[in-house]
Amino acid sequence: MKFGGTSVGDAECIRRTVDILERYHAEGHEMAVVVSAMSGVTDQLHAIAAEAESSVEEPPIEAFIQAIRAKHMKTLEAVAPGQAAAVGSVIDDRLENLDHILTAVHALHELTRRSKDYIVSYGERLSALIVSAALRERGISSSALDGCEAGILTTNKHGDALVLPTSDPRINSRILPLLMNSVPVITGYMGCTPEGIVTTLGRSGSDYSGAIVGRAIDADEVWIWTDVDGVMTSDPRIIKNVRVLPYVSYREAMELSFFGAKVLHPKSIEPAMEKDIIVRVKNTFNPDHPGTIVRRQEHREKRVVKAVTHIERVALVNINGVQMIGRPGVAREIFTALGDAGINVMMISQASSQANISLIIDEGNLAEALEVLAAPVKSGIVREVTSDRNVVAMAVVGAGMAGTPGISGRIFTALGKAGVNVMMISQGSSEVNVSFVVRQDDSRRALQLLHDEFRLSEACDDE
Ligand SMILES: Nc1ncnc2c1ncn2[C@@H]1O[C@H](COP(=O)(O)OP(=O)(O)O)[C@@H](O)[C@H]1O
Ligand SMILES: N[C@@H](CC(=O)OP(=O)(O)O)C(=O)O
Repeated sequence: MKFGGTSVGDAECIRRTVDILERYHAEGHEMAVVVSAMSGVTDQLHAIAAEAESSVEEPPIEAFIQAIRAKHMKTLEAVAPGQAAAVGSVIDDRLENLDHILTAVHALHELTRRSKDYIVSYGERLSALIVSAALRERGISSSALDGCEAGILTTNKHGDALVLPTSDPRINSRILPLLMNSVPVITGYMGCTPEGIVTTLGRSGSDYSGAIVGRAIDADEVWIWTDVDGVMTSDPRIIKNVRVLPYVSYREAMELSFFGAKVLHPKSIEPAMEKDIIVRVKNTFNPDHPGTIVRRQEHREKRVVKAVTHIERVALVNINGVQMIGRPGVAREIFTALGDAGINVMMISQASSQANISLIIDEGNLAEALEVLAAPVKSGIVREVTSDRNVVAMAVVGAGMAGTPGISGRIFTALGKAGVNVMMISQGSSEVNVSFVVRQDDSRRALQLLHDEFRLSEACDDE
């Protein structure tokens, strides 16, 4: 069971989380728990690390440590008063360490990717201690383990590390024996390299940790506890009449999460899929709601389209030039340049004339992308590279779309009628999604429009 930041956000939330664990423990289930940092803490750690590096003045490290200490101690005292002294002193030791590291970052004015990972992993290292103490307070034996202690080994790609397959037997041998008579609480989001250097798995990476632990211990199911009732037909923060999807397939879940459904991390599906483990998305604040079941089987609704999602903070890159026509190796040159720079390409589309290739990348990578793409311009293969930041990528997702004619027609007719200009279109041959790019100003309207067009707020008879 993985509990997200909102599920451990304060004492009241942790009580609910522990209520849930107590209930399933009493029913005789064996559970390993993965927790995120208390909500907001990871962002604060990122911010103070950046400030420690760049600030010319004395950065507010002491004030930060005091604030983070107060938040965690107050929560600890509320959920595990009997252990406030013992666990509080572990928290103090960890914070003293964090203080030293932040001070060193400031002294050197240097924040390496390695030190940043070490710093931002503290959110989970503190929250896991508290959740574990709260379980013990209820009489359930529990210990807190960090990702490294749990056996999670990763690549050394700091900030976005991948878990190594060699982790599985390690996690299995460390966690499985604990399940018989306790409920271990493992920090999400972090692991370490085989050399023992702390890494993080990318923002929102605790879902990935949860799935990895589930795969390693051969769990029957992986439950992702969050603050909404399940995977919804669209982003509930934007679309008012969203509906919870009772079933989505692994493939659909991957597309949805990749295209912005924040409720699941894209990397969290594959580990479960490899062992056919069911993933359930459930609401900590409404635990009796059945939530969403994610499984291999495609559940084809009559209506075909299941969800519409969007991803912000992306940039459109257009690579133009007639010199590209009929010339082998142009795509290789472009993608090698981007790949070597570590730039992830989210969407690709090429005009049949071959005179244009359009890409969608993370907005944060745009400056570097333009820099590396200057080489093919210089060598004359490409005439010009233009870019646009004011765009949003969107996707219409549903396994039933495969082989069903007319879906694209409906999407683009609806958008066209409403005067929404489509700047780029892409569809993979799996036909599980149609993705496209619109102007930022049009994106919310477009999302609602498509949600209405496919009547996603209405339950399907075959659900
Ligand atoms: N299609 C979707 N279905 C459900 N939630 C979504 C979807 N798209 C975006 N979200 C957002 O994802 C949030 C849950 O993700 P996150 O904030 O990372 O939670 P946690 O802290 O539990 O990991 C929800 O509160 C919801 O606003
Ligand atoms: N705390 C980490 C990892 C995480 O998964 O958080 P959440 O479960 O709250 O999305 C982050 O903020 O990125």
